[in-house]
Amino acid sequence: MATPPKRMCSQPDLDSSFEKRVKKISIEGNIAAGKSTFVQLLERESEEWEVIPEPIGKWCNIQTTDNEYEELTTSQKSGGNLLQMLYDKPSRWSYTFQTYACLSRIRAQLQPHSAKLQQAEHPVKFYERSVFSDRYVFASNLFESGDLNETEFSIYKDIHSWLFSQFEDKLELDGMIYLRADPERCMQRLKSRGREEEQGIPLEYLENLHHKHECWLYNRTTRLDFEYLKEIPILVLDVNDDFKNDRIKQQSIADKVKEFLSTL
Ligand SMILES: Nc1ncnc2c1ncn2[C@@H]1O[C@H](COP(=O)(O)OP(=O)(O)OP(=O)(O)O)[C@@H](O)[C@H]1O
Ligand SMILES: Nc1nc(=O)c2ncn([C@H]3C[C@H](O)[C@@H](CO)O3)c2[nH]1
Repeated sequence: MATPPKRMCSQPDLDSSFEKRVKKISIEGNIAAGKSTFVQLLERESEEWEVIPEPIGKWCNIQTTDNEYEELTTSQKSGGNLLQMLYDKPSRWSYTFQTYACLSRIRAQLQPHSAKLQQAEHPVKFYERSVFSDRYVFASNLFESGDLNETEFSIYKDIHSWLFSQFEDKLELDGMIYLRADPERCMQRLKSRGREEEQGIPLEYLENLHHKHECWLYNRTTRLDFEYLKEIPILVLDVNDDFKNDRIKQQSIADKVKEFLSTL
């Protein structure tokens, strides 16, 4: 007996109306500017706010299933730590890293909304970075430093644009928050956090990334390939000051975020 065709279980109208109601905000900023610290603060602020962290765990622990070869591959020697491989040998691993970062960010952004969020009256989802930081900050910088060659950068951009076009309605953001910190301050925080893979990063790399962020999110002079990004509202917050142990500063930051959300 032929099996009947599978029925669609989703409720498109309900899904799309909820999808439109969720405000989607990305948190942008240099390495160790304080994004994770900032989103922890946001998570405590409202039950209706949810955070999607950067998928760094995936980049530091790539799973391999292939035991066919006796000799260890570079990836196995690094224990499948793509972030380590990138920082050890950027000219070899930048292309792999950028395409994987792009894929894993899109995947993270396509995860279904949690039950808690679906019950919220004013749901807000904050993403630690976005597919756009990937392209306009990191990949662009690696191209300028020569670690991505022209062919690699072109293929990466082609993949990026195509993937974005396929999932556009789910990937579009309503706003961005730029956590602005001096590269020297980021270096100080990077050292004090002590993530092993990052300890060889020179100040110059953070200065270059800072410049990329400034052109894109502060001066808004970066040439963008996505129309809606040119007009997207951006809240710029100076995070040079220590707000980690200061309730008053934390409240002031949370108020600025609330005010920003109310304008979207
Ligand atoms: N405003 C702040 N004042 C003082 N220390 C801070 C502040 N924000 C973050 N830190 C500290 O700086 C370090 C880096 O912060 P955090 O991990 O939040 O950065 P990040 O932007 O998420 O980094 P990454 O780009 O690697 O994801 C941590 O040790 C954190 O405790
Ligand atoms: N090359 C490159 N491309 C990215 O898209 C990207 N996103 C994050 N990172 C690095 C910064 C921190 O070390 C660490 C955690 O943010 O990962 C990236 N590096």
